[in-house]
Amino acid sequence: MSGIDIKDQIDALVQELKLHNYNYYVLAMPTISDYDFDQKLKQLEALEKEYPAFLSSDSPTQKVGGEITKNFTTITHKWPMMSLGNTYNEQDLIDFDQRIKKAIGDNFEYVCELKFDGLSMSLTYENGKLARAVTRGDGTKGDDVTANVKTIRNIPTTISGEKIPDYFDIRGEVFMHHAAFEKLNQERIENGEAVFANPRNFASGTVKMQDSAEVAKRPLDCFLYFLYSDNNPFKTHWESLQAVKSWGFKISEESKLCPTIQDVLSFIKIWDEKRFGLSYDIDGIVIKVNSYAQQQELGFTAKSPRWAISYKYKAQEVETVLEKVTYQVGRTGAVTPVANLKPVLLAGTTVKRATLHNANEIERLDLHEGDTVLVEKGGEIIPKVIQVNLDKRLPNAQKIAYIHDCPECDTPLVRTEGEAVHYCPNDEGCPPQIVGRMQHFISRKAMNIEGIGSETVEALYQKGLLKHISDIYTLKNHEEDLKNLERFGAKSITNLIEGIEKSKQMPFEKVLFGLGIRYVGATVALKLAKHFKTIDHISVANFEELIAADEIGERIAQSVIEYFTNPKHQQEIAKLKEAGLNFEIEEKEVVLQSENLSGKTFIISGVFENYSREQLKDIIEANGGKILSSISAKLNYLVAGDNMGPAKLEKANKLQIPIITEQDLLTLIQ
Ligand SMILES: NC(=O)c1ccc[n+]([C@@H]2O[C@H](COP(=O)([O-])OP(=O)(O)OC[C@H]3O[C@@H](n4cnc5c(N)ncnc54)[C@H](O)[C@@H]3O)[C@@H](O)[C@H]2O)c1
Ligand SMILES: [Zn+2]
Repeated sequence: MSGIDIKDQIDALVQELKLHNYNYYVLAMPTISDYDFDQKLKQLEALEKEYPAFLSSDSPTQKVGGEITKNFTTITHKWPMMSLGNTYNEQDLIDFDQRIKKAIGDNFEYVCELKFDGLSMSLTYENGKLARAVTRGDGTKGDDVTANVKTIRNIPTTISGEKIPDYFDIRGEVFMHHAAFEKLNQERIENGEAVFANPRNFASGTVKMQDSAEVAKRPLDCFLYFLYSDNNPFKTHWESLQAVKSWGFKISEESKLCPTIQDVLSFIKIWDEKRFGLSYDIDGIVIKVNSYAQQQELGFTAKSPRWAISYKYKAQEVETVLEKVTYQVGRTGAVTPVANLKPVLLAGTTVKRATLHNANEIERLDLHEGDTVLVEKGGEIIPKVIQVNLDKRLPNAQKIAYIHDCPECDTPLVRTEGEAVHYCPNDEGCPPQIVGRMQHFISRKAMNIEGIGSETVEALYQKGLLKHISDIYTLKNHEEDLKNLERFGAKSITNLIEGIEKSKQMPFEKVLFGLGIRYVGATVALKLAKHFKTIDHISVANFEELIAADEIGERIAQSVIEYFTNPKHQQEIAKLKEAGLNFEIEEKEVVLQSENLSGKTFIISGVFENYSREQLKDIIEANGGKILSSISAKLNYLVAGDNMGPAKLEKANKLQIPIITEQDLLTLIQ
């Protein structure tokens, strides 16, 4: 091959890998597997080694793949956040061990740790207090996500114990447990929102959100695994792990001291099986030389330490045959295709079904009838179809055509231009929608009605006793019919009727969420309720008025308008009003404490140290001030906490509006 050919080949690989890095780190939507990515990276590394003249300093082999964003303050890491060399085979580990022995002799130990599959985080503590939390970013600089990280329960904001350096960084992995992932993703499907492909993407997307109150609702966790300090009081990594645990940090209990590479290999073998029993994802094992002095001797390459390496497990994949595609209809009418597979054993369980998400996914896979497909199981309970084995495609196999009509009620499906999901529009007559809507209404996050469960709703629907949400409130007139229900005794009936009565006390925002308006999740319902105060105001609001409310976008606004223009929905609301449900937000009566802020207007934004936004609002109103809904020239003060959206800040600066802290506000009212 000529030099020009080699250079072209290297350039092409560099460009391709940069694109994959962007897809993976910035968009959180990789288009190739980690294994294939790592193989390409190794190929590039080998070429650059052989032809060093073509190695450029911004090659993906020389740099960490992530980026910083414009949404957060940029912080330079005191100690760069590096990557780890990786391998998928044992021989490379034996070679790694040989290299280390050559450099530092035989007298050393390894620490083996699980390689948590989340996103790395650097926490800085000053005088025992969490000062900053910063993402890895490009390795040199990262995003300041302190406010979001403070919502993670297992990360202490103050620590105490022995030998705590005045200033140190501690690094770890932020991740989401499977159970939380499944639950939140399910809620997203039901609200018609895009789903996350895996817990890692969900965790990474969450940490980078602008609204910390939203972050707080998505349970994240964190294992810590590196301590950095100018005056590190410990001699080994292992010792530091035990110490940080005593200071209040969460470390993994699965880490192990391994004197030889043979011990390392058996640790890897054990966890190859055992990892499927964990409540979170790992993608491999990290092997670190224990002694700090020896770590220093070994040093670093441009991108990673020479004293550590990761062994990565290949994703668990298996081939099987697609038997048929079936379709599920959810409560909002969203139709989800499901691949029914020839049962096959994968990662310890028998897999029969896999999600296909939507029509785009079927198109992406170019799925044909009877195809042999590759199925992968990550941490999720429901596995995914990764690709089709084209060599095994049957001759004359028909392409899978997405259904035109609802599998439950035969109504032609609709799909809005540009949207991924098909819907069944027959919300009044499609059984899973009718039942799903009522099940949603009674659910814990909505009206939380005790004494009635999902199965009871289904049974009452079958008996013709429930069809609309409002029918729930007339059940008390049907005691005789209720008695005829199987396994439904007098006690159950009393509980049910009491539970229903009690639900009339639920606040307006829960009722609004319970109605199941598409895209109106619990948070959106609360924002709408606060902004418009009553259902009557919401139902007559036009598009401009809706999008003027905090966090209400065009898609939500459109959906709210569609909902309220339907006369059937209006009738339903009238009945629920008659039943005595809350359709107005309960305004706390403002007891004026002073007139110090009278005539002054405020907007509160961000996350605060001492008060919640709600409390600050009460303080302002109690002193005669008024809260505005958006920044305009009329605004007197912007009360800003951590992590305020950059757009707001820019607008306030442009209009030269004074930006004050919570302390400034307290001074104003004294
Ligand atoms: N599929 C794609 O398109 C694509 C694109 C880019 C990157 N990737 C994947 O990401 C990898 C590169 O990511 P990377 O640079 O973060 O490397 P890495 O994920 O292979 O290893 C480094 C990271 O491991 C994490 N880690 C977890 N547990 C740890 C522990 N106990 N101790 C130390 N670190 C621990 C840390 O976050 C650290 O930053 C690639 O190898 C590839 O598999 C895939
Ligand atoms: Zn239908």
